[in-house]
Amino acid sequence: MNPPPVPASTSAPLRIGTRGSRLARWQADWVADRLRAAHPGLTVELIEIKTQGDRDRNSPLAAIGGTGLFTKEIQRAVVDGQVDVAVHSLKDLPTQGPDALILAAVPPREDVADALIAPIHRTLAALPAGSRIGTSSLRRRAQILFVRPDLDVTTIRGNVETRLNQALDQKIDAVILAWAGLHRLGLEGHVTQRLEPPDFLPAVGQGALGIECRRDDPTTRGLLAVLDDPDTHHAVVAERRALAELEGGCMIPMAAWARRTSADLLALDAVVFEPDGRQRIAASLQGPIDDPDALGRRVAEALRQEGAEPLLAAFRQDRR
Ligand SMILES: NCc1[nH]cc(CCC(=O)O)c1CC(=O)O
Repeated sequence: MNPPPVPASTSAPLRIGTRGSRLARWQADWVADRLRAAHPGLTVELIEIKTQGDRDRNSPLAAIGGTGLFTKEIQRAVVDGQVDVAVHSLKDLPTQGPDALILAAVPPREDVADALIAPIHRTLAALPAGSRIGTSSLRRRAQILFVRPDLDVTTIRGNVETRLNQALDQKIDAVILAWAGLHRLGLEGHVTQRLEPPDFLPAVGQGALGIECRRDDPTTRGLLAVLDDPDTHHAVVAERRALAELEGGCMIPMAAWARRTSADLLALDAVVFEPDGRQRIAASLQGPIDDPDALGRRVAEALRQEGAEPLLAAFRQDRR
């Protein structure tokens, strides 16, 4: 006798909106697999959505209008009801989003480190003066120039594989990428030096995923709740609050790293940089784990007291 057919799920499929890059699809697949495992019988579909950042592959990120390039269209699809869920790299998700959406889950964070791929010279210290090192991140640029003002930091764009290949094909001496993305794609074997905190600080949200749905969609919120890791969620709320307090709607070179340091304490280190790396302003504080928003505000305030505002204002003028 044949086994009885698997009963068709009575509920509608859960639709996840994702970018089409290999990293984005990997992340959305990871979320889909975990949702299927946690909710047997649930049908989960991936729906690919093109973003401005995918269409315009040549302009430097800061020049084509800053934040939200990789996320806006996907958020719109959730608001409009074309999909139920958005999966983003949290690093790419602007601190201010549509009111209709909620950050429903933040899964456990990957390693927050950055990674240098310098096939010939291997390390930042070993790169000869004038070596070309590719990144489109203002934060990475500033941190490299802070320790190696003699390097030639050049803008490169494209997905993780494209940028990695620039170094592997020796079109450029080195590139810097997030360890997390390389690891997810199984490409971490190419890394020649890890650049990690406290010496090299990650971007706000680096290594974490942000999973959004509509605020008024309790069914989806309930399904997504199993994916949330409270420690990671608290950490990224603190980092994102500090950024939100200082950015004023444009991209600023800022790094931040929050993590739980004891049963009830969260620590947050944050730094803002001058784009050429000549100056940096840092603040480190701890606060109660259950009020990450307050910790983020205090760290932003501490950065202001240390003189972050004129540095950022000068930077903002530079961009115009
Ligand atoms: N916009 C690029 C982006 N967004 C998220 C990641 C990597 C994964 C992560 O940091 O969570 C990357 C690539 C990179 O910075 O190398």
